[in-house]
Amino acid sequence: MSSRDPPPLLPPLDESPTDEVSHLVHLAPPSRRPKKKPSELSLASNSSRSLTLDRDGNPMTKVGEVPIDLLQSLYLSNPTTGGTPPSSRPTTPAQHEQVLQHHQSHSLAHARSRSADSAVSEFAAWPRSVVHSSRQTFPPVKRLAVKDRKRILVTGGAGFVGSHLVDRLMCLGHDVVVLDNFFSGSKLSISHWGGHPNFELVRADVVETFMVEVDQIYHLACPASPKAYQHNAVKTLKTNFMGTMNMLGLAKRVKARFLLSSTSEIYGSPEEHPQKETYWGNVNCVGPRACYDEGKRVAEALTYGYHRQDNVDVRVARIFNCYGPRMNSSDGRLVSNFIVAALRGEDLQIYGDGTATRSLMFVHDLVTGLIKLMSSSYTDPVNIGTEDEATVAEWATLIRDKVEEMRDRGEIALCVASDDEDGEEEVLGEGEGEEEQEDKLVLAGLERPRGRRSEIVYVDAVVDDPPRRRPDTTRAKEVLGWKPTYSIEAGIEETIRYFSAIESESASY
Ligand SMILES: O=C(O)[C@H]1O[C@H](OP(=O)(O)OP(=O)(O)OC[C@H]2O[C@@H](n3ccc(=O)[nH]c3=O)[C@H](O)[C@@H]2O)[C@H](O)[C@@H](O)[C@@H]1O
Repeated sequence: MSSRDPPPLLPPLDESPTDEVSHLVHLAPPSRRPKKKPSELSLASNSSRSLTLDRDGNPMTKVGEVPIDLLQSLYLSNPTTGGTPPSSRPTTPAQHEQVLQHHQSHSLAHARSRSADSAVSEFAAWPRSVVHSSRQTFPPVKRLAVKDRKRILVTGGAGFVGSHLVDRLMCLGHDVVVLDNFFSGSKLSISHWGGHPNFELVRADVVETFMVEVDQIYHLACPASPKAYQHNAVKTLKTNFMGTMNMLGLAKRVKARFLLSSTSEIYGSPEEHPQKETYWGNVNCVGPRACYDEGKRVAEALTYGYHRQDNVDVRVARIFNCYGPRMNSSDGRLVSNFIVAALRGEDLQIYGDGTATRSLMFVHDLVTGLIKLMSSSYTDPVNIGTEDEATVAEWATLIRDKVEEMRDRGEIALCVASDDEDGEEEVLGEGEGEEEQEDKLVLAGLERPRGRRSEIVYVDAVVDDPPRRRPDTTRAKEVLGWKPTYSIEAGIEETIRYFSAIESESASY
């Protein structure tokens, strides 16, 4: 294992792109916001949240039809992440009341007063109505006419992508049934919908048959991180074959439209670059990744078998590397591993020489693409991804630098050291010398040197790691009118904020 900094593959800021690989990864120069004193930081405070800018540099107010503030409040306000909308964690009764009002549902079952000045009020503007449940704190959902309201099954709905899809479908006013076995998903990701009249959660495994009357099935169930899907290769294969067959059988029986979440991994180690949907792939069918790659390939084959033979109405999304809040800190993927390591001041480990490329996409863009595909009449496979291709070494540098930049701006806490006598969390931060910080860490019983600069180190390569990956997204643009909207900076910053909140929260226990 060697320890050295990666070659400077990122082009200097503001310089025009020159080569094929690093042409799209540009970070805006650090903003000149005033630094916050450590005492002003709260764990997952949204008060320091910056505007979310799209790829043209314009502030985003909605994702799909849903207010961006509302979506963000579903993960940065989650009790497990310690934050609360609209600003910081409430400490006084008045603040508690404000937070309660923010979350009170506008649905038929949950009355609340209107707040005139937020995007949420426009989204959920209908009169007070009867309260049928003691639960008072649902996020607002749109009221749809019965003819527009769909009954939708989301398999894997408690997973990383699934939970964001469920949020969007719920906010849009649909009836959602989540089926999950919680192998890699988490109840906490969707707990904010528990008890809502439009929402049902079923603990079940797609390898068993399951019956429900629905109009649409989003079939996402399957561990997605290489570490998770290789953990039990046979189960991954069963999930992809038997699970997909069961859900297609259900779609056939209840005449539901069926969407398969497939993957760029079906292209394997691609000989065509970028990858078009017409490319047949180059997969090692006996390697350690085969359980997932071949599993998804057979899932696609099944999907088109049911389509041709039984007229099942199908959609296939080939998803390219997606990241965002609610990724599991320990699931082993590039973005989560690098962010968590940088926040902890640990080394970022690159498997191999760092020249493999990936094109990363923020999860909200993916969800928009999935919903557009489901709503379209297009039945052939569609790549959903960005063309933001960079090497793993470049992503590591970018993520580490971004974590440091956000810390310098006072947007994320350096570390939670201890609770003082009146129960207030104390945050280590700028202005404190390294020694002072180390002392506090020792006092707090935290052995990790969380304030130190992370190194980027190189370790052994993993077997069959695809050397490059970039989607050709012409089809998504043409048939769905879809293109990614999140800038790299906005997506990475939001994900860092999320993991920072998670880390702070776990350090405070
Ligand atoms: O999204 C996709 O298209 C597919 O590919 C990913 O698989 P992979 O690209 O290997 O994802 P990561 O585990 O995030 O790895 C990306 C690259 O970073 C490298 N990496 C990852 C983590 C790390 O700590 N260090 C490191 O160098 C990997 O070796 C690989 O070259 C996902 O895990 C799949 O679920 C998904 O279907």
